[in-house]
Amino acid sequence: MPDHPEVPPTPSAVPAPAPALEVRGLWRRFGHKIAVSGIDLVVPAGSFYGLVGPNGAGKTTTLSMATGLLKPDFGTVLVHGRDLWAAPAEVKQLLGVLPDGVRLFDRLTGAQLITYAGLLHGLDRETVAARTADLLRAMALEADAKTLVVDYSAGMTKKVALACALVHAPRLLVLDEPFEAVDPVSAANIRDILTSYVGSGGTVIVSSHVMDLVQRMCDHVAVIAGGHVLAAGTVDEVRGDVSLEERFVDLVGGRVTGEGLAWLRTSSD
Ligand SMILES: Nc1ncnc2c1ncn2[C@@H]1O[C@H](COP(=O)(O)OP(=O)(O)OP(=O)(O)O)[C@@H](O)[C@H]1O
Repeated sequence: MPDHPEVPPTPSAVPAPAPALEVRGLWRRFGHKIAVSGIDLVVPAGSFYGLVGPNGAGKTTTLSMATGLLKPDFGTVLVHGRDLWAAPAEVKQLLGVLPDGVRLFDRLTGAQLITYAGLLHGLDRETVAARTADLLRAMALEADAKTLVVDYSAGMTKKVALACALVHAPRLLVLDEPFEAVDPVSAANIRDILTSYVGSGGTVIVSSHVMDLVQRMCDHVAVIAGGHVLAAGTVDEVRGDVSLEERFVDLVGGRVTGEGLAWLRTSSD
């Protein structure tokens, strides 16, 4: 018998992993327009997280602040427990970002663009070459590796942008409207890639103005409208929130126009 038998740690002694993303009290105005006011989000590590809301809800503003593309007027952003604005270079290595309407260097070929993104992240040439080949294969872009990006379709452009976001093996992938203008075959390809990325331990956040799309893919969702979070939780919790539509109508002062409530309703029932 040893003098001091090893005591297994109690569950409370094991710290819970930090969320992949935690934003608190984010505010941002453009001139007189308050785009988002007091956004709180907690995205669990390993989740497939959807951010859904109608046009103008504040999704892009929120994700731009969460990824360092836009400075908040107020609020904090933690990525895997690290403060984005205190250590931006360190946090950017953890993050892969596909911004809405991203503009790529489209006079490069697909292979050159992914290589360039990898080198910008400080990877060595050997690693970049191996990852570029893997990503071109996963994105079904091998045959067009030497085609200029300017000649790519919308779906191919999204996929090569996604490859650039993945080349440095980030822990958190943030995608603003990744399925906008993408054909069904490319959309299925992107969905498969994201699902396998989450399966291998990564965290994905996708924004969309289509609830149906988000709830088919994601395990967690936040509903955002008028610059506020209206609901957040697992997909089942948010779908079971019977007063959500009513709160949305209250928020917009009863004026439900344009896309109305179509973005929130689902066709999968
Ligand atoms: N650069 C800007 N200048 C002025 N107003 C802006 C700017 N960016 C966003 N806004 C305003 O802030 C609000 C939120 O916009 P945001 O783009 O974040 O919404 P969204 O949910 O991403 O919308 P969409 O689905 O249409 O892209 C909108 O009223 C928008 O007009």
